Order: sequence, then C-alpha cells, then structure tokens
Amino acid sequence: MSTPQTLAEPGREALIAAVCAAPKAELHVHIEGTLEPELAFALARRNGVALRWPSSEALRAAYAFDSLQSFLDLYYAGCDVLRTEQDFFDLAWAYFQRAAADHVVRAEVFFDPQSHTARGIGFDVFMPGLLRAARRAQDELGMRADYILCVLRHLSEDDGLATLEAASPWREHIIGLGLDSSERGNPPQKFARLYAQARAQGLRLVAHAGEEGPAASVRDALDLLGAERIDHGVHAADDPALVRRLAAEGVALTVCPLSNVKLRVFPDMAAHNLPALLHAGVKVMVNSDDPAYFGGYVNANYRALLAAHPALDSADAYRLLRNSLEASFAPAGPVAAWAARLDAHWQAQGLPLPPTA
Ligand code: HPA
Ligand SMILES: [Zn+2]
Repeated sequence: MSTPQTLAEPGREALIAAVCAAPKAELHVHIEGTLEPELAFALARRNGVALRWPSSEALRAAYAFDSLQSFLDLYYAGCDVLRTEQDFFDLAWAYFQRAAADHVVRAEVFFDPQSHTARGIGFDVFMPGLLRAARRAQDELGMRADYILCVLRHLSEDDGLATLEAASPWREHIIGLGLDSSERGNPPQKFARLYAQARAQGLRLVAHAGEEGPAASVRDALDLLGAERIDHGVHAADDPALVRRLAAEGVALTVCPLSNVKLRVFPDMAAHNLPALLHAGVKVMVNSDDPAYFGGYVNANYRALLAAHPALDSADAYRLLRNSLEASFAPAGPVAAWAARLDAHWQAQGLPLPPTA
C-alpha cells in the first residue's frame, strides 16, 4: 500500500525516459508483425524464396498504408519467407530481445496459424520454433512469454474450428484464443461457436474489435464471444454507455498508438483517443501490434503517445504501465512482483507514486 506524495511533476523527457526504463507487459503483438525487412531478406535467401522487392530498403519503403487491408496484404506476403522451425525461432527470438531492451517483463504474443498452414507449414514446424524462443527468453532474459492463437476472421468459422483442433497437441503451450485480420464484414457473431469451444477448453479469450469496426463490435465481442480483453477497441469511445461499462467491468483495451496512426484509424497521434479512454476510467495500456511495419516497438509507442499528449501526466503514465501488468493473463504472484518492481522504479526516479487501488 502506497501513500500519495507531493513530488513535483518531472520534465517531459525525464518522464518519457522513466516510462521507457520501467518494467511493463506487452499484450498485443503479432509475432508475424515483428518480421523486420532485413530478417525477411535473410530468410528469403536462406530458403530460396523470391521476394517482390529488390532490397530490404525497398520493402521498408513500401510500408505506406491507407487502411488495415493495405497493411494485411503486405503482412501476409511477408509470411511466405517463414518456412522452417529455425525461421520461427529466429523471428521470435529477435522480438524477445527487442522487447527485453524495452524492459518488457511479460509478453503475450499472437501467432496466426492459418497464414502458415495454408502454405503447408504445420504446427509441428512453427510451434517448436516459437516455444524454443520463449524458453530462451525466460532463461536468458528473465521474460515470461506465452502465446495466443489468433484465428483469421476473413476465413470461415469452420476453418477456425479446424485450426483449434489442429492445435490440440500444443494446447498446454497456448494460453488463449484471439481473432484478427479484416474486421469489416467479419463481425464477432461469425465466431460464436469457435469461442464457445475455446472457452470449454479453458483458453483465455481476447478479440480484435473496434479497430476499424464500430463500437457495437466491441460490445458483441464481449457479449457473443465472451472476450475478456479487447484488442484495439478504440471505437468503443463512440458509445458513452459502452465506455462506462468497460470502466465499470474493468475490461482492458490493448491499444496500439503507432498502428492506429499508420492505418489511419486516427489522422495523427495528437488525435488519438487513448487519453480520453484512460481518463474515463477504462483499463488501457500501450502495445506495438506489428512493430516491424508500424515504426517501432513498445517504447516507441509510449514515447510517441506521451510526446503528442502533454495532458498525460506522470500519474497517467504510471497507470498505463500498471494496467499492462494487471491486464495480463500471468498468475497473480508474478503480477504482484512486477507491480512492486514498477513501484520501486517509479520511486527511484523521484516520481510521485499515485495512490493504488
Ligand atoms: O492490427 C491488426 N488488426 C487486425 N489484424 C491484424 N493482424 C496483424 N495485425 C492486425
Ligand atoms: Zn493486432
């Protein structure tokens, strides 16, 4: 239990530096979206795969998106270089090292099995590589990482059900089910049976909703799918009653600021509604989504957000970090230990510690 303090607000740069060095959880990152152009070219060479671009610079230059779909087209094309167990290990290990440099102590990482099984790359190829990287992250970086299986919503529910079935030998290594890809035309109700099955298996449930879709799809993800956490969810702000419900029920939104600006969900960072959601009492935090494509890993997201929103003070920054830990699916013991580390870090920086719940 902490007591409110009357320390002065730090300068902006000092606050941003403190946030970057703070222990944090990342709860919304797609492992396929961490494929940097340089690694894509290295894997393409290793596997004898031709890419449409002459160089990693040319590929990076192609990262100008005007919608979710324009990004997804490139993202799925990039997956084609991922062929072997070692490729998936290299991909995930590179992410874990970058995340550790950003002081991520807990990562809940999405993977898209259907973008691999559709190319003839099975669970027996990608799961061992992903799991070996997570074990190494635990052993060498002290990071606790788990995987969330995401179903592609532009495909049929039967395809999703078959994917869940194919994952059953790996069930103990998967903590949750998520839903990603094109939101428009693929509402939550399309996947009600899939979520019921996943819930019966004891999987934790999350879903992308309210990224490009309306507030109603956030409500439907909660009511029809039983989602415990909403990925993005920023369009919930269009419905004040829903915002009040999210705050009252403590539903977390895993917000991804750079992604939202890159995919034109908001015209610029200053227009992002994360501060409004936070101040309305919604459990939001900051995540990177697809950092290789959107201009930065989790700390770059915190930095861009705090730089564009001077109204976010040190209590708000603390709350974002604390939310990331509390909204994770890690056991209570580690969460409490990370929260204590956050408090110690905050105080060591001379920052005022807000009263905790
Ligand atoms: O932000 C996203 N939204 C939907 N699908 C995705 N697949 C990777 N990233 C995303
Ligand atoms: Zn996402």
